[in-house]
Amino acid sequence: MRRKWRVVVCLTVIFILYVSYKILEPDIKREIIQADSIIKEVPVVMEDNSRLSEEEADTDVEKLVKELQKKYWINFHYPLKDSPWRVAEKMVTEREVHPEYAPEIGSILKAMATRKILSADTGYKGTQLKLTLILEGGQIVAFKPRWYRREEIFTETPYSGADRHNGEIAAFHLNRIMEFRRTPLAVGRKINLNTEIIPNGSEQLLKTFFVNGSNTCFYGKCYYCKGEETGVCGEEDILEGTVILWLPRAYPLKTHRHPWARTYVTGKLAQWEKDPNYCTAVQASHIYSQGPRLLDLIDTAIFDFLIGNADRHRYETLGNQMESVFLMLDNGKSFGNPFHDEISILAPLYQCCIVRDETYKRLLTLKKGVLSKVLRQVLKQDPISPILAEQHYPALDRRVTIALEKIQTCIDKVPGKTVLVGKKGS
Ligand SMILES: Nc1ncnc2c1ncn2[C@@H]1O[C@H](COP(=O)(O)OP(=O)(O)OP(=O)(O)O)[C@@H](O)[C@H]1O
Ligand SMILES: [Mn+2]
Repeated sequence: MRRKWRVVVCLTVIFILYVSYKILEPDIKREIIQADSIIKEVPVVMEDNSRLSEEEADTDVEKLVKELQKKYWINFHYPLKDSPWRVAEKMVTEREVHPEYAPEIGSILKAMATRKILSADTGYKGTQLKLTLILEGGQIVAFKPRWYRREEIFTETPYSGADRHNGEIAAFHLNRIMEFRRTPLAVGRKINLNTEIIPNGSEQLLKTFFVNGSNTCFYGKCYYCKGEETGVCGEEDILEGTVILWLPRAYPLKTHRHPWARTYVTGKLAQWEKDPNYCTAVQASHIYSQGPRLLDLIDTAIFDFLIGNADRHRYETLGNQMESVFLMLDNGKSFGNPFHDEISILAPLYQCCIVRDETYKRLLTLKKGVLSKVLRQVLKQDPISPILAEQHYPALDRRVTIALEKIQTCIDKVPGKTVLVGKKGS
C-alpha cells in the first residue's frame, strides 16, 4: 500500500511538472526568440540598412561626379566649322557668354593658348598690370601675368594682394559648373617675352621692359604700374599668365557701381555693413526691384563667396538694357586664403533673402564634395595645371555648405516669404 501511494505521489509530481512546463514552454521559447531577434535582427538590420544607404549614396555621388566631369570635360580637338574667334563671338547672347552645351569651347581655348601673338600693348583698362594681345586671326585677348606661387596665402584683408592669374582660370570653369556662363573664356599660357612679345610690342609697352638678373621683366602702364619696383618678371624669358577672351564689340559693356561695394578704408564701414535692412534701400531703385539684376547680383555674390573674391566694387553688364546680364568679369582677386570664408561676401544673399531656385538647386547638386571633384578634374586639363593649391578644394566644398545654410536660414526666418525665385520671377 505504502508503495502504491509513493507511485501515485511520484506520478502526480511528474504530471504537475509536465503540465507547468507545457504551460510555460511557449513563453520561454518566445522569450528566446525575442532575445534572438533583438541580438540578431536589430543590429544586423540596422547595420545592413546604414551600409546599404551609405553605399547607395556613395555610388550616387560617384555617378553624379562622373556625369558632371563628362559634361565639363574640355575637348581641345573639337572640330570647328568656322574660325575659333567667330565661333566664340556667335556664342555670346544677351544673357550668357556661351551656351550650356558648347564643346567648341575646347578648340577656342586651344587657339587662345597657342595662336601666334601678332601684337602686344599695355592693357588699356583697369588698374592692374596686364597686356592686351592680338592673336592670329585678329582676336583681342587680355593677358594677366603670374605674380605668385599657387600656395601663396593672403591674410591681411579679404581683397589684399595683386591678381591671381590662376584664379581667373578656376573662376571661369567654376562659372560653367555653376551653370552661370557669365565669365569670358580663360586659359593658361606661357609666353616667351623675347620672341613673342618684344618683336610685336607697342613702343609704350617696350619702354617699360627691363632685366632683373637673368629674368626679363616689364611694368606696363596702369594705375598700379609705377616703375621697375612694380614690374613683373618671367623666369628668364618665360612668363606664365592667363589669356582671357575679349567679348565681342556687338555687346558694349556698361559699368555700374556695386551697391554692396566695400569702402576699402580700414575702420570705415559701408552702409550695407551697418544696416541689416539695406536691401530694402537697394530695391527702391527700379533696376533692382524689377528684372533679373538683383538675382544676377545674388548669383554673383554666391560665386564670389565660393572663389573668395571680396573685390567686386563695380560690375559690368553685357549691354545697357534692364535685362542685360551681370557679367562675372575680373576674378583675379580670388583663391587668396583657403582657411578663411569671407561671409560678408554673401551679404546680398542674406540681407535680401532671395535667390534663384536654379542656383539653390545647383548648390544642392554640388554639395558633398561634388564641386571639388568635378572642378579638380576639369582644371587638370589646363596647359598650366595644377591651377589651384590642394587646400582650395575643401574650401570650395565647405563654402557650398555655408551658402546652402544661409539660404536655409532665410527660408526658416520668414515663413511664407518667397526666398527661392523661379524662372518666371527672374
Ligand atoms: N573679357 C573682357 N571683354 C571685354 N572687356 C573686358 C574683359 N575683361 C575686362 N574687360 C574690361 O576691362 C576692364 C578692366 O578689366 P579687369 O577688371 O579685369 O582689370 P583690373 O585691372 O583688375 O580692374 P580693377 O583694378 O578696376 O579691378 C573691365 O572693367 C571691363 O570693362
Ligand atoms: Mn581687378
